Amino acid sequence: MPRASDSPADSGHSAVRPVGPTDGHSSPRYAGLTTFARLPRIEDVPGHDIAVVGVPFDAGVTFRPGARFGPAAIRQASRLLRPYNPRLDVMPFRDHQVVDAGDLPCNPFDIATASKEIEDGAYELIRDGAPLVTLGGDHTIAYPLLRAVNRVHGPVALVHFDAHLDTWDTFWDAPLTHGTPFRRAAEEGLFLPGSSAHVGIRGSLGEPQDLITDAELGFTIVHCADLETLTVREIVTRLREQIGDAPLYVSVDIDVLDPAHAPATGTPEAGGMTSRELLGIIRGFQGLNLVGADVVEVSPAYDHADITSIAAANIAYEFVSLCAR
Ligand SMILES: N=C(N)NCCCC(=O)O
Ligand SMILES: [Zn+2]
Ligand SMILES: [Zn+2]
Repeated sequence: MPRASDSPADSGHSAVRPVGPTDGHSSPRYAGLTTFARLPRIEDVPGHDIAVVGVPFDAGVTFRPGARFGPAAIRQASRLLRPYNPRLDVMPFRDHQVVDAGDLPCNPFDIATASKEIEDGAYELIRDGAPLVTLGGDHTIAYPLLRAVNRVHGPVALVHFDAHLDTWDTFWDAPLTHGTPFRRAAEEGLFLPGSSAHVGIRGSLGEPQDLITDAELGFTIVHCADLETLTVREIVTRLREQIGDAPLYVSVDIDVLDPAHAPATGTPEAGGMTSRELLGIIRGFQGLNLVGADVVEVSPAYDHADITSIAAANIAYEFVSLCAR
């Protein structure tokens, strides 16, 4: 897939400009086919600089199912996103060809097969260096996504927003589930120990050893309770020092938010972050080398007034904005 920035538009000629979202003033925002932010589909433009893709997979969950419907719900909730991001002062859709790459095919019955399909499908979208924003799907998918990113960029600094560690070994003897993607990733050296962090951890654990094992894998933790004493700005400073100039991958499990801000998720935990705190920390990554990001675990059947899908759509928008130069 050629990058759109290889086109004359990038070199100052006006022959080929990015195709942006359908204009909400000529076609009402609620009308027409549903793509992320009403962007063009990948097949409608000659190349892309940034891709948004869905992964409708939820065979890895331990509790409530339904995240397979996350991509469709997030796209629907993204219709109100506008071209200008004032907090970051960027117009990502004007300056880059951003596309909706549709949903990756993934086997709903065989996790190992699905993982390979997700890895290969993601790799095709990023092989020329374009950043990828993925709409999940359950958290299992972070493992094949990290494998794809490693094929292009090598090991990444990983910032993982979640109520849960997701570094457990197995569930019911299954090695690849939504509670184990970062254990499998650690075993393969997919992220840089010491440069990687969990943010928003809270809730009950199986045993004290869970935290010890997790630290041995190379993660530091910003616990959700740390937000009682640390400001968003201080957390950003701490994370940026760890990340440095390494390629960065950000994975957001929507259950990092309090159930009041994100009720529609499979394993909700009380006492979570606000969407304002989460968006604030993510915006604090502006200028870093973001190569990929996901927002996962939206299970729309448990939603009310699209609260969760709207949060996820706005998180994905911030990711696209961070990729804008
Ligand atoms: N990745 C998410 N959302 N949850 C993992 C929870 C694993 C458990 O059931 O204990
Ligand atoms: Zn979680
Ligand atoms: Zn998770």
